[in-house]
Amino acid sequence: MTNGIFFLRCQVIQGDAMETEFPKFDVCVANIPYGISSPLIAKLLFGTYHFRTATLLLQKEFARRLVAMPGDSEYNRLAANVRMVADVKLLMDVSKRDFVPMPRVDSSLVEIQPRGAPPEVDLAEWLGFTRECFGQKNKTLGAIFKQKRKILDLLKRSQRSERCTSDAPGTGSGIILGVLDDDGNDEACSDEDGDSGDRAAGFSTEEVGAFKERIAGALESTDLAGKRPSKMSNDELLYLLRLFNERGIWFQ
Ligand SMILES: C[S@@+](CC[C@H](N)C(=O)[O-])C[C@H]1O[C@@H](n2cnc3c(N)ncnc32)[C@H](O)[C@@H]1O
Repeated sequence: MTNGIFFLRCQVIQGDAMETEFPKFDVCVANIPYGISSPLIAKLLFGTYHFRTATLLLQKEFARRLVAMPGDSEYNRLAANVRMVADVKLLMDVSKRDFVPMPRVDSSLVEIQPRGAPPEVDLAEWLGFTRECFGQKNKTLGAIFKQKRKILDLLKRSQRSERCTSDAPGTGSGIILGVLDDDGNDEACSDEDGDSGDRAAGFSTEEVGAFKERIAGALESTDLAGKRPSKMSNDELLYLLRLFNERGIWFQ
């Protein structure tokens, strides 16, 4: 700094933020287009970058979902996944009236600080698990994991995972970009396919029954079956994921 003038080493890169490889950085400060909030945060947090802090201006409602805690009505998959790897803080709201021309939405400034140590979980597995849990976040875990279609889908994935145990878990940004998309509504998932559904999926009724027992066993071994994902801490979810994995139930 000299006489009030300071010099920044600055490199201007013109490009799509989602397509462009960022150079090494320590601090990110950005007024981003709100349409890429979710994939950009995924790129920053689940890609290959190592940075100290990111301060982002986000749409107010998105920011509220990002900082939500278990039990809050806005708590969701985005918040759970981001909290697995970072601390998130709401710094301030910024009214749309503070901009010229005035946009349609209010904004909030949020600070995201990645944790130093990587989480003690395979991220691809965690992300697959939270997708299942938060797709129906207000149902009990017991109800979510009793659904026939879900059981068949998990059986398929678990068999594939067992076949591919030598593969490195995929946590590169390529597979990660869609992972923070918010949970949907509590979609209905019917239980109606009978034995013919098992056979159509390539499994015998006995195979499906045994796998269903394994899932139920994991849930019954804790008091978590009656809990709803929207009210669960990451520690509780992680505990359940480990129980599932120990029983050969895989989510990626
Ligand atoms: C919210 S405005 C912020 C503009 C500027 N940073 C400012 O503070 O006045 C977001 C800007 O990002 C640009 N943009 C939109 N999509 C983008 C993308 N995928 N990659 C990079 N920039 C993008 C828009 O054209 C717009 O100029």
